[in-house]
Amino acid sequence: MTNMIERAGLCVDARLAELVEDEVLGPLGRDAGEFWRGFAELLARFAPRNAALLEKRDSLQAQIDAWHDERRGQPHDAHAYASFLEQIGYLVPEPGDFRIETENVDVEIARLAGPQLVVPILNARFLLNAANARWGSLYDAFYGTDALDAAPAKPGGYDAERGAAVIARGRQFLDDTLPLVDQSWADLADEKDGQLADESQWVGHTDKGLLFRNNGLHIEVVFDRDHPVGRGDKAGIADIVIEAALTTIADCEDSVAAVDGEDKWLAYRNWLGIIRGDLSESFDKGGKVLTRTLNGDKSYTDRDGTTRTLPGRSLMFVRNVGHLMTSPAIRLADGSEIPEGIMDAVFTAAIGALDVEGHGRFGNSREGSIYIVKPKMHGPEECAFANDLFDAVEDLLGLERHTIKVGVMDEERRTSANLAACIHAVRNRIVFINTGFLDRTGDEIHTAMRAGPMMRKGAMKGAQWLKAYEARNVAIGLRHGLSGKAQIGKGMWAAPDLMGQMMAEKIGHLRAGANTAWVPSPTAATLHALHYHAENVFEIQKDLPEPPGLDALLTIPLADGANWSEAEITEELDNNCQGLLGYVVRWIDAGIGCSKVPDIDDVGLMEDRATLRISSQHIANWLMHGVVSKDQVMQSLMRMAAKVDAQNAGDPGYRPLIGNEDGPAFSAARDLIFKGAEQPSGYTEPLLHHWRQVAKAQ
Ligand SMILES: CC(=O)SCCNC(=O)CCNC(=O)[C@H](O)C(C)(C)COP(=O)(O)OP(=O)(O)OC[C@H]1O[C@@H](n2cnc3c(N)ncnc32)[C@H](O)[C@@H]1OP(=O)(O)O
Ligand SMILES: O=CC(=O)O
Ligand SMILES: [Mg+2]
Repeated sequence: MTNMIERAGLCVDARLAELVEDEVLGPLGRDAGEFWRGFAELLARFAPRNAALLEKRDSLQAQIDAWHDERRGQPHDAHAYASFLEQIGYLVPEPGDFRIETENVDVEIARLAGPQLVVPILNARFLLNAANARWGSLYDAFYGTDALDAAPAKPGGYDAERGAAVIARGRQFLDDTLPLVDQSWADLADEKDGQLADESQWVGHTDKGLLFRNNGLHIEVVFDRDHPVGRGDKAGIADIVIEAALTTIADCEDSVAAVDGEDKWLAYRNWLGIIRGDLSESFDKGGKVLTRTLNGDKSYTDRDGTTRTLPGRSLMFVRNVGHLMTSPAIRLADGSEIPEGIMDAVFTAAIGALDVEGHGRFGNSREGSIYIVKPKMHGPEECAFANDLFDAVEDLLGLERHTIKVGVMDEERRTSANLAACIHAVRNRIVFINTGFLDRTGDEIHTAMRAGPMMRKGAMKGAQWLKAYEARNVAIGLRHGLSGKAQIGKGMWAAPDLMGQMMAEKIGHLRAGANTAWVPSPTAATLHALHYHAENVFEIQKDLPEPPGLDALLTIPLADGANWSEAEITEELDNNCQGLLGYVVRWIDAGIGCSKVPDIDDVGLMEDRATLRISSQHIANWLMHGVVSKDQVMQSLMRMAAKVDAQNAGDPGYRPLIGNEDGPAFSAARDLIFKGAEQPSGYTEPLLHHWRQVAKAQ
């Protein structure tokens, strides 16, 4: 049972109160009574405004729905549509010429280009791994993935043949990135051999080898003849360790299942552990108990013999939830739940203040900033709300104005369509825009739900709106001065096992002008880092083509004229149902918010709430327009439930879907589809939270 206590008229989960009072406010020297009184006042100011913004979303959606209903069967009139969106206030006037004014931004965000890792905050083991993913072994990344073009490793220990292929690929990277005068890295006899073509790339010595820099990113070539790999290597090179995840986002949002005070406590406790620098986790790996903690900095000796350090950990952001959900962790006097986004802002910033005021063992921001990612905002008014909220949180915590920085996810259609105004609303604290194309696709489908059946999910990648969205995001970001001050980021690589394909495709993000892009794992961060050695993003940004106009962005991805066969329809439906069930069952029954779920071709895909939003909205859309019937959907759900059960058969804690069709997991899956069209913006949170709470209560 949750123990709730009273604080300034609020009813607060006791563990949350204890955490913030004893471990945050105490060390910060802030008065707890004052904090709670200020928090209650802040809620009185911001909760009603939050509710009004959600009502506006609903009202705009209802008008768009009616517009499509009135025109059913008629060809889409893009011109009339755009005028209509303007008239209802969905499109707002451009803010004119301005440049962002953010100050005190760490170099990893402002001036460097490199991978951004995302990690579910509830998983301390992963979270530590992510924070430590600033440096990654290139040899491990090649050996363990299909990014290496060589035969797979033979089972039974180290495969020397694959190892040789890894070493050759590593040498190729060094030759491409740190070329030598008239020599290949493959020819070196030892660490004293060879001369860099560009001497300025040489940075210094570490205890293990030599340190270099290219495009601002460091590379450590480890020389060690006592190491099993170094022993057999001509030059004694044991590994190539590269700077990988420059920044990491600890995610309180779409990759976690946090539905009550207990879950939120864990999220904040883990964030506290990262900021304070004392997070640790023990776990069993391969029969051995390992304890993972945060890595220290990397020291080296420079040319002049001076000892210096480089950050050993990724610069950390925390992603708060959006404006939609409320949380039972804190209730107002009338018993109503408080907006979860407001709670996240206050708690994560309060914890962040420990870093600003020097209470962390290692330190996160060297510029005294707290980095918060704000997802799922719809348009400039909602960005202005976040800006004002952060002002109020700074006042509550006694922090200087604009200490809290914001990363704006461009992942809702109203934000993409009014992006300049959104940036303007947070121009003093913005540190990134990022194309969250997964949520954005879900919102694209939901917004035009009633316009007609949507194209197949796979075809969305080539849709006109998506190309316009990606190109416009970069162009608008550059126009308003983000380069050199803030990140222009691109979205997630959602196929964690397809690293070869990632290496071929994700370089496209840099060529499109992005100085960071999301990866799902530390290994993916290490590999994606190679792209930033191959391309200089800041040069690319100087010469990008004009982006498409607003009309292209507003093109609805209807499946106009598509005449799918029954087999194609079944394939689409089954694929959506399988991803949906495979994800939902773990969310509801096990509280796991991000999973790798095999798709119809058995490729493991990263599924989170955003991908669930797409699949549930897609099925709901096809149902609404009669492409599939309710019976067909139910049959597909049953077929795919059996498949998902088989995929999870090895998990002793797993509760099968078949035989538990009335259980919370299957019920959630059914609701997400059959009640999908009526969910606010097509979001999955309300139903997931409800059914997870039911499952937790059982
Ligand atoms: C649309 C959006 O919002 S995208 C943003 C949300 N998505 C995410 O945050 C993705 C996070 N990624 C993940 O959760 C996982 O990588 C998954 C679920 C996608 C895939 O997991 P799996 O491949 O099954 O990983 P698995 O459980 O085998 O772990 C393998 C190792 O990689 C590590 N790892 C995997 N992902 C991450 C990560 N994101 N951060 C840190 N470490 C990670 C694990 O710690 C583990 O190492 P360990 O055993 O030494 O601890
Ligand atoms: O948050 C990211 C997305 O793609 O959605
Ligand atoms: Mg998202």
